[in-house]
Amino acid sequence: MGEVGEAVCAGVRLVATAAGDLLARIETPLAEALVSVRRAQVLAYRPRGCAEDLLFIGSRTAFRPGRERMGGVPLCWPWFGVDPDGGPIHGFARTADWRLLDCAPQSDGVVRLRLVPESGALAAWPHPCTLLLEIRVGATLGLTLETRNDADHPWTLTQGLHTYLRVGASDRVRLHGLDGRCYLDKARGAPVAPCRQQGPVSAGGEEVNRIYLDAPGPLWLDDPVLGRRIRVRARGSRTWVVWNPGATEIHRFADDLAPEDARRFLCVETVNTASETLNLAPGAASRIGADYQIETL
Ligand SMILES: O=P(O)(O)OC[C@H]1O[C@H](O)[C@H](O)[C@@H](O)[C@@H]1O
Repeated sequence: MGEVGEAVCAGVRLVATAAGDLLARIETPLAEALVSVRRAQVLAYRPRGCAEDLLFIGSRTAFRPGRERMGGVPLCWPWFGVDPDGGPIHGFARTADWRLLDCAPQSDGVVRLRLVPESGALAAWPHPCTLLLEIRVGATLGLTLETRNDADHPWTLTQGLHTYLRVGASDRVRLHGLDGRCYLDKARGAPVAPCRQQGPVSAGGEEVNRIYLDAPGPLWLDDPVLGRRIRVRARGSRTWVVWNPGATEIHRFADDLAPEDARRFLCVETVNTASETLNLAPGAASRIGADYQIETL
């Protein structure tokens, strides 16, 4: 839908990049945002009056064929994390080509975009299905990923919104809402037995890589350096992943992240994985979503 450079609906303009991406620039009375249409990836979101973006983008990352940028909100689908059958980590939706289905101004100054994979983009997945990402840009950012099983048999799905929240300094922020919750520690060398969170989550120089189970949220991230609180509400999910490579593991991501980037983000990921693996019956649909709001501290 829409020609490049054209305002496809009020407040939304498409821009083609030299590297082959198609960007949607969104400006509403309430907020501005930037979306990579090709990768169905929100890259930036800033409510009016906020000095800093909600999202972090790796300082070395770039759009490349068959790759997503490291930052913003990459989609993890149709599996989250390592595929036991040897497929790419976090699935292939984030590296597939997508297109804009439609966009429409809603009430209260919200703009809604809907993105779908290009035809054939899901060919690596043997189960017929329909996938759709809805992005709502207003005083909050709302994302919903919908999957419908169009096959005549059930299949298993894990998925996630791998959100890179921008922070002033990762060792100064505190993530609340997970106190007392059980987590699986995926950091290198961590104990295999589940752990229980005590107090808020913080990220120092070491890798943090945890799957929190059965935690309905909402979560809130207090950032004294940027003077703000980010609230995250999940829909259709009670599992969260909190990830930061820390100074110890950042070198593994050198194509996309500079060493100092480890202090500039905390991934707070809304996911269905582990104990929340979904079994989709024929004709059934799954929706996972998250809403992000910035408040002044
Ligand atoms: O480098 P990526 O494939 O984007 O993955 C980055 C990270 O994503 C998640 O948060 C996982 O828990 C980590 O184990 C992984 O390293």
